[in-house]
Amino acid sequence: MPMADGKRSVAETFSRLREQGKTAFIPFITAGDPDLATTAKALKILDSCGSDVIELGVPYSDPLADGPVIQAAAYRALKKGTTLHSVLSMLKEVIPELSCPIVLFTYCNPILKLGVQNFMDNIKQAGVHGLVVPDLPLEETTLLRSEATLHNIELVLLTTPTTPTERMKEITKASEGFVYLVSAVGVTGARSNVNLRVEHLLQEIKQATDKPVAVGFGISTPEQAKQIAGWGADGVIIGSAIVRQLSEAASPEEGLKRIEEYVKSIKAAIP
Ligand SMILES: O=P(O)(O)OC[C@@H](O)[C@@H](O)c1c[nH]c2ccccc12
Repeated sequence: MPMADGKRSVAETFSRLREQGKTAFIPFITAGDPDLATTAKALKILDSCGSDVIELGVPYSDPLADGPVIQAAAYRALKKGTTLHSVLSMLKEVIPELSCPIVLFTYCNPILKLGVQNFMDNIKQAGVHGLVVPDLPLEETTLLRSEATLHNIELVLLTTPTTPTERMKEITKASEGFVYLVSAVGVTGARSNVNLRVEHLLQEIKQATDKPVAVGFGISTPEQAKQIAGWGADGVIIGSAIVRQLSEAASPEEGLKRIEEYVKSIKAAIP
């Protein structure tokens, strides 16, 4: 059932795609790079090019899980004065115009700074549906869970190739919206080959849960996206490769055009 705002939740988005035999495409961009007006336009383009869920990263000064591309994007965004508050004001305007749900991506610190309840109040008011916090260990999720549930925010948890099986099972049990399978050890950023263990990891997770599983980290080409969809992933997440389209362009306009072309090439490769 659609939520109060008339939009599908992340979980509902995935179940609908599953009925249609489709793989979700989930782009990630950093808010405020090169500025929030461009981010607003990028969100609309990503949405109209058929993104199923969009991950929006709140720029943070110490992004320990991020590689050079997203680190640099966060640095530029912070230098422009982007704050959680300004990101949420932008989202409040833009989300009503989007058809896909937004998952906000932030490290722990900004949440704790604002206070968990306040944070959830604010993101809910901005129209956000889901939340990914990469530096939040499973044991600490209880800290966010009750407020997230109260505010109808889906808390997406991550599992990695080095997560022990028993822990992976706990993570899949607690994850909402989908399970984020981090495909490689290390930091975000394009890699030349997809980790072949992902196929096996996907099978393992799928034996443990019926929840949708989306794979991210290091994916950049249509071939890689297709390979992962072929292994049975319910979604493919791409961040650095999209952030790079914006940062390598001579102007924001050109960057937006490049994003559009890039996303179309990925969409054409996955079922
Ligand atoms: O950039 P990549 O390699 O395509 O990876 C996905 C990604 O950017 C996004 O999900 C992400 C951005 N920062 C992260 C930190 C941890 C886990 C995931 C992320």
